[in-house]
Amino acid sequence: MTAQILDGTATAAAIKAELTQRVAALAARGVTPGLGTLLVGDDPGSRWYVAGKHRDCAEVGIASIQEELPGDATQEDIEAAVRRLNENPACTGFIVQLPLPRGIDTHRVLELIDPDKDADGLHPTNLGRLVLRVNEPVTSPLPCTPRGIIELVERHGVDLRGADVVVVGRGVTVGRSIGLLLTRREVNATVTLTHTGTADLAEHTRNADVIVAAAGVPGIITADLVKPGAVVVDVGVSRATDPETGKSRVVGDVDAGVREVASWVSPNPGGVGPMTRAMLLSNVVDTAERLAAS
Ligand SMILES: Nc1nc(=O)c2c([nH]1)NC[C@@H]1CN(c3ccc(C(=O)N[C@@H](CCC(=O)O)C(=O)O)cc3)C=[N+]21
Repeated sequence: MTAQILDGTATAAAIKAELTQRVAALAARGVTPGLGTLLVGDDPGSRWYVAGKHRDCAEVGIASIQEELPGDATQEDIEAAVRRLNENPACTGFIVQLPLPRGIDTHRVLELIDPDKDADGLHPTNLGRLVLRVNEPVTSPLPCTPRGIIELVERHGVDLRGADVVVVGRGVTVGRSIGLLLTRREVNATVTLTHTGTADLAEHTRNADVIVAAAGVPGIITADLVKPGAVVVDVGVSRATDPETGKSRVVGDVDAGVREVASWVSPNPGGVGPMTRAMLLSNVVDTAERLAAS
């Protein structure tokens, strides 16, 4: 048996089509959602990612507000730019592109973001709301990658309710935060968070209905770690040089052999990445809708 593919590119396109309609409905009420980005320095990779986010916005009708600062910007310069985005009424949600240059206190910058404009959903206030309001409807921005993973799986008809989920990797953007969503009453998954200090990784993953591989270790999830019929989501992003072409390419955490045992596998690229971007747009539209309703 070969696993079916959790197609992130197609699912993100479907979500963008839905968002286009919601943006049009907001426009009819005189509201235009706007995504702000703050890019510091001229790292080509970061510049490329930010450009991609603005292309996504243009596709669904979200306005773009771009702030750029040179690589030698001070803590004060960066904080002033965040305040400008907080105060700009055209900006209904924004992100500070990470990483920030060395020597900048990233936590201080991120904590300055207005939590109601936090398009990444990673502001301490919003993570705190998820912890404290576990049985209440969500009315705050959600972390994009965890939300994207859940949408990707559920939109392929896979039911996560009651599932045993093993998360590999304790990074803030995925490992630490996805359990906050999966253990809400409407999903009711049981979540195990594994990390580099886990004594026996295979013992956990072999019992999992769903594996979320977010370790950033190429190929760490091999077929012998996967229960037959399990769902495997590949979140890890490493770069490697292709020996044949000599070009740099994305390598995930999931070994190709897993496709012979799993029921569903997300490709990488083409899986979680496009979903993360779609959820960033969703957060901006959600926020604009809340604003329009208030
Ligand atoms: N404040 C902030 N928020 C972020 O969300 C954020 C950030 N900073 N800094 C950098 C990382 C990286 N990130 C990606 C999102 C989507 C793809 C993506 O769509 N990738 C494509 C292909 C990419 C390729 O082939 O290189 C895919 O997976 O199919 C990649 C990377 C968001 N980040």
